[in-house]
Formats: sequence, structure tokens, C-alpha cells
Amino acid sequence: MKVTVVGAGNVGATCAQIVAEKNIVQEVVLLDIKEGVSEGKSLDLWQTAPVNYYDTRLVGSTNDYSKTADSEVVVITSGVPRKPGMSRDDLISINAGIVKSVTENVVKYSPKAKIIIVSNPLDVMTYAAFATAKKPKNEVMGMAGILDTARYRAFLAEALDVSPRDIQALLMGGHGDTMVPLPRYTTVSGIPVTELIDKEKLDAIVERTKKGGGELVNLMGTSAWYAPGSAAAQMVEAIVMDQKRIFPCCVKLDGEYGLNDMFVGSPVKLGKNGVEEILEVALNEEEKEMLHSSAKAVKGVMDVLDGMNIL
Ligand SMILES: NC(=O)C1=CN([C@@H]2O[C@H](COP(=O)(O)OP(=O)(O)OC[C@H]3O[C@@H](n4cnc5c(N)ncnc54)[C@H](O)[C@@H]3O)[C@@H](O)[C@H]2O)C=CC1
Ligand SMILES: O=C([O-])CC(=O)C(=O)O
Repeated sequence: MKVTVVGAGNVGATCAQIVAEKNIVQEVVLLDIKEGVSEGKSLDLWQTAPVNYYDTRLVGSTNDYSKTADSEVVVITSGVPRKPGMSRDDLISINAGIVKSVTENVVKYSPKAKIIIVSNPLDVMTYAAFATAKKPKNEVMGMAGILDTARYRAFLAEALDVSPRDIQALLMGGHGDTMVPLPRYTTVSGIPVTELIDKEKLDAIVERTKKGGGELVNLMGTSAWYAPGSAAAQMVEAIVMDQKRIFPCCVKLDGEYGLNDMFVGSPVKLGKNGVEEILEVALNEEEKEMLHSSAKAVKGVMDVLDGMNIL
């Protein structure tokens, strides 16, 4: 079984590394447009196999998609990251064209692949890939919710001084400042988080989560990669191992949550067919309103993309 990661930059190389270390596929192809970079990183990673005890072969490719042929899953991380002072939406003019051309090549060589988009602005790039790929909607999805809930869970674990493993949480909506962490669906080993932390502290953690990407951009001058790479690798694992895991992912909604033709984060079941189910959980009026306002923000950027006439 083969997995391809397009874009051998910070997120792509990290994702390839983690997928390889999980030892769940025979081959990971890392493809980039920059001459030699993917070959170099693949070779370097392959040389960690004897140390880290895995068998996954790593193959680099400078824009030669024939090497990606018949991939089971393709992760698209190609595109520019933001710098301090920018929003994710500011990346649309460069990344839309990149995601479109990459998706065309991916589909040409791996028509059955499940495609996971990582490039930003995430929800709109997932829409761009879906429109380009012309594949069933269960085969095109975006990674954001696992990352955003991981940040939320990490902040909560720190505040409560408990293991991050014991924190379960749900977060919905777009991958931007309007995302909707859901404290009502957050537990610590089954105990509602609201019983363990006061409202003021919880509100502060929710706010920090919403701006979690920006916090890292301000610290590093570019965006994060360890947690994003890990989150994308977890989606790959759920699909190739047919795990039926429940994760928040960006998917096309057709009526769920009262949203139509929209690409936003929602809880889904991930298995060998990609998105096998979209779970519709009960939201109260306030949560519904936050989700709809997040979707409205994403729709505004989808309209900008439509206006670019490149799809
Ligand atoms: N969905 C999410 O939660 C997250 C999304 N991102 C996004 O992921 C993207 C990648 O971020 P980084 O890896 O940090 O950037 P990076 O700059 O380190 O890597 C991007 C790579 O894409 C390559 N590339 C550009 N055009 C290409 C093309 N046409 N074909 C193949 N490769 C191409 C570049 O040569 C570069 O190596 C950005 O758009 C960033 O905003 C980053 C973190 C989290
Ligand atoms: O913040 C960014 O630009 C990258 C990203 O999506 C994240 O780390 O959440």
C-alpha cells in the first residue's frame, strides 16, 4: 500500500515521517516542485528506519507524479504558509492555483485515492480540491479539526494537570478564528469538563484555541508543523487501517446542520472508504448560531475563489 504526501516542506515532511514511523504502509512518496528537496528528505528519513525500527520505504519525487501512481491516500500540503500579520485567507491567491494543479495530477495517477487537504485556507482549499477532483465527496476531506482539538486538549491538560490522553473534545466549523470548540462535548475520562474547570478559565482556553495557529505564527515567523503533520498522519492511519475513528474533519455538508454545499469541520467516521459517515450531533441555539456564522465566513472566501474563475 502506498501513501503520497505532496509538498515536502515543514508539514509534508513531518507527516511523511510520522506515517512512515507508524509502519502501516509499504511506501510513502514525498513529492515537491523544488528540485531535489523531496529526494533529499526521503533519503534522510529512510536513514532513520534502522534507528526507529520501521520498514516503510520513502521515495522522493521532483514533480514526477508517475511515482505516486495508485496511492491509497494522498495528503496535499503544497502551498505557501502565512507570516505574522497575515490571515489564512490571505493565502488564497497563491494556494488555490497550486491545489488545483496538484489535485489534477493526483487524480490522474491515483483515481481511487482518498485525498486529504492541508493547504490553507483549509476549508476553501478542500472545496477547490473537491471541485477539481470530481470525485465522490467521501473521498475528499480537509485536516483541521484534529489539530484544533489537539490544541484545545493540550491547553486543557495543562490547566487541569491531567494527561492529554484523557481529554476528549469536539470542535466544529471553519479552520479560522470563527471555529467552534464545544465545551458541552468535552470530557475528561467521561467527566464533563465544565465540572472540573471554572467558566472563566474555560472561556480563556477556548479563545486561545481559536487563535492557536496565529500564536505559533507569531512565535516562529511561519506556521506550525509538528501538530499539523501528526494530525494529518492520524487521518491517514484511520483510513489505511480502516479504523472507523470519529474525528472532526472538513467535509462537504449537504443539509447536515442546516448547511448546504458547504465545506466546514464536522464530526465524521474515517475508514477505508474515507469519510464513511457524517455525524449530526445535537447543538443548542448558541452553538448552532456560532457554527452558522463560521460557515458564513468560509462561504465568503469560497465566493472569492469562485470569483477568481480558476476552478
Ligand atoms: N490545515 C491545517 O491545519 C494547516 C495548514 N497548513 C498549511 O499547509 C501549507 C504548507 O505549510 P508548510 O509545510 O509549513 O509550508 P512549506 O513552505 O514548509 O512547504 C510547502 C511546500 O510546498 C511546495 N510546493 C509549492 N508549490 C508546489 C506544487 N505546485 N507542487 C508541489 N509542491 C509545491 C513548496 O516547494 C514547499 O516545499 C500552508 O498552506 C499552510 O498554511 C499549515 C499548518 C496547519
Ligand atoms: O495558522 C496557520 O497559518 C497554519 C494553520 O492552519 C494552523 O497552524 O492552524
